[in-house]
Amino acid sequence: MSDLPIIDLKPLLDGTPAGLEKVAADIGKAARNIGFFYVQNHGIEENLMIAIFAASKAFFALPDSEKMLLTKDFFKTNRGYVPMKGEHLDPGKPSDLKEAFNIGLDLDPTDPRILKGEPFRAANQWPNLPSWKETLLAYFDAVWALGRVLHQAIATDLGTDKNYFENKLDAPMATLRLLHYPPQPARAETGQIGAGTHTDYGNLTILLPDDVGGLEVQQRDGKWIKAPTLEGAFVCNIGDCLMRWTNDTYVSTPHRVVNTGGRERYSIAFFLDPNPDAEVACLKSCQREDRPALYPPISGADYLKRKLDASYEQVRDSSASST
Ligand SMILES: O=C(O)CCC(=O)C(=O)O
Ligand SMILES: [Fe+2]
Repeated sequence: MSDLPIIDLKPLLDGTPAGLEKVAADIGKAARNIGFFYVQNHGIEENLMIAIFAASKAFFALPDSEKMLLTKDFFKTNRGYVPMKGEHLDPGKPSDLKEAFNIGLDLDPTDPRILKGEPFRAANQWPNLPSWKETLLAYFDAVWALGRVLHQAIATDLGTDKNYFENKLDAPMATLRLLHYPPQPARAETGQIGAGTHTDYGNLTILLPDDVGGLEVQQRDGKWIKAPTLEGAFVCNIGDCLMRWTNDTYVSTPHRVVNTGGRERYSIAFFLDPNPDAEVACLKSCQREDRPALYPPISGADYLKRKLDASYEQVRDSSASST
């Protein structure tokens, strides 16, 4: 059992005003307190969840030489392969014991947004695996749609129009990220874990962990609690960008992955960041005379860029000096 709230999305997906209000209140409460919640009855088919794990395992089983072909321009595009220890979520600690593969919104290489050099617009990179691309894109579309519906509940809870976020999430800098964590060796570098303590950068993360467990969440009092896998459910959490948008009404909560179970661990994360040109500015309903906006407006792209630069800086610097 988990200490995190479990939210049934059926009333929201039924599309009734009462259902929207109910789920808005549930999500709002979780988002203000712990910043994490499970969602059940989310409407995403079990077959797709099985297929995405199969695709992930097939990819990470490829030889390193093949995976390394997909690292091109990673820092510029946030797409492709990140090798083992290629990322540092907690800059004070050793790099993460994991490898990852990212895709973003799927654009044709001739898309005008790429040709114009818009930030975070790029073509995805694909490994040579049968029906792999189709599975990833089907899963991307399903969790993106879920994220948009969840934002209707979020907007409702925040006292704004239920479609407030819709035109800020219709061409987003969303990232679908496959993650693979080897079992932590008994004698790992001191302090080295699967994913170092961090908060997520975007609006909302929709995570599908496998049954190995290992996700841990830090409560406001500093105590770490486990977020065990709940079969068929996603773990959702609020990211820094939505925290900023809500004037810190919602909380983006630190979390980490510790894979001490002695097994390979796989998880599928979907980070829903806003459109690059969306203005991330304090919602009117989240400011009052005695609580004015804490942060100036910023574009979605500038905000994400700042966050990613800080996360990769150390790794980039150390790989530049060691090779
Ligand atoms: O793999 C997980 O369970 C969580 C990963 C995570 O927190 C992240 O990549 O931001
Ligand atoms: Fe995270």
